[in-house]
Amino acid sequence: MRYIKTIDDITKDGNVEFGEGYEFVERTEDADAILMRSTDLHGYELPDGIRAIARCGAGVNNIPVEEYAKRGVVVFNSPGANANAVKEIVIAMMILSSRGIVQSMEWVRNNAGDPDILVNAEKAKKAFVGHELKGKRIGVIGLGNVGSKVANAAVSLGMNVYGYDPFISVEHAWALSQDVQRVGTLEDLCRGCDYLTLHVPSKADTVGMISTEQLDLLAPGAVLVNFARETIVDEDAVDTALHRGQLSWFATDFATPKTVLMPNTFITTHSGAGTGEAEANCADMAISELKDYLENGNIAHSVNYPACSMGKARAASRIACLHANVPNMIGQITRILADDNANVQRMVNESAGENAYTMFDTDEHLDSSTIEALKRIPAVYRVRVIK
Ligand SMILES: NC(=O)C1=CN([C@@H]2O[C@H](COP(=O)(O)OP(=O)(O)OC[C@H]3O[C@@H](n4cnc5c(N)ncnc54)[C@H](O)[C@@H]3O)[C@@H](O)[C@H]2O)C=CC1
Ligand SMILES: O=C(O)C(=O)COP(=O)(O)O
Repeated sequence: MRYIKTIDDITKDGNVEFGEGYEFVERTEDADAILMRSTDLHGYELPDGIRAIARCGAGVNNIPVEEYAKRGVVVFNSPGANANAVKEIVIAMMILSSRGIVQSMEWVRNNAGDPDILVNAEKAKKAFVGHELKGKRIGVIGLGNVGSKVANAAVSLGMNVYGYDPFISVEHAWALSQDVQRVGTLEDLCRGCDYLTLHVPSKADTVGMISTEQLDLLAPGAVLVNFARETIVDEDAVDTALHRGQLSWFATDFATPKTVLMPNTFITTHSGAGTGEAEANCADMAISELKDYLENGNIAHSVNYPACSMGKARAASRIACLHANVPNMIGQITRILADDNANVQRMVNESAGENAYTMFDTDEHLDSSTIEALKRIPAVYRVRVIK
């Protein structure tokens, strides 16, 4: 039996299925792995028994991924699984910021008792005249799973679309409409934009990336949409730009003590991924990642360890070593296996950044003294006897 601790409501209806051989536990101390969403794990006391964490969703700034890597904990996310949901709400925010829809609905609600409301609405409506997205210039920062979809949707709405992403993946570059014009600098992207939308992760080079300098380059009265993370924008600069009219609207998914006091805002409850479809997609992907890791040692979509697969564990024994990406690891591991006279059927070694993963199948079970010797290799963080 394997034990899973869930943190956060993974789906609205509470449906989360791991299937046979798995049980949910209340206490993290009793779990092998964690399935979670947005809870902040910085400062969380993670028990040593936890081998893996799957974040149902994209952003992992709520998880100390490098610290966990050094403890031999593999962190997964579910790339792309909620991207369509975010794309749709971002487009909705752009339309809300352009058409006086909310204000017009408010007028109707406030005049509900007027017997001549139908006639008076005809007079009131000029206050809610907006403008169309078609023909406007939009800048998209970050052309990953969400940004590439937003950019393509904006193209299909007839907008002039500019994208900025110095680290774009080949996969996302392929997925991008040819009508999206790629720009080499953040400043060139911002210049003259009527809409600016943010789709980058929160990390050292993106925190505060939208500040006065960037906002001043936008077209006067531009709309800023932030469904990425609250940290990406300098909130004081946004507040000033709204007061000055440099920004006409700020649509954000993050209700911070500062954003809630700003004028001309549409603020949602971190609901970008809030659809049944996105929740189900994220949960499905995260659960299958966890199961393949716990049962076979395979890693897909980890944010702190390399991808690695040897298929189903069919040999007598499968061992995985999580270790630092330093020289001579394979040499040290194979020397210990040779001392045990172990016959290795297959072995893979992959690395990503500071961390690496070595997994092998052997014809027979290894002695416990061999496992202990593997654990004693200085740069080894964890050894898992998968089978
Ligand atoms: N509001 C919500 O509910 C949701 C918010 N998000 C947020 O949106 C972010 C993006 O999500 P995805 O598109 O799924 O992630 P992704 O990883 O597919 O795409 C992120 C893109 O940002 C680019 N990037 C990284 N650093 C950059 C920089 N300095 N300048 C420009 N581009 C840079 C990367 O190259 C990548 O293409 C997530 O990290 C998360 O913070 C994601 C999903 C739901
Ligand atoms: O996927 C992301 O990065 C999100 O921000 C979604 O967060 P959530 O899972 O809805 O709490």
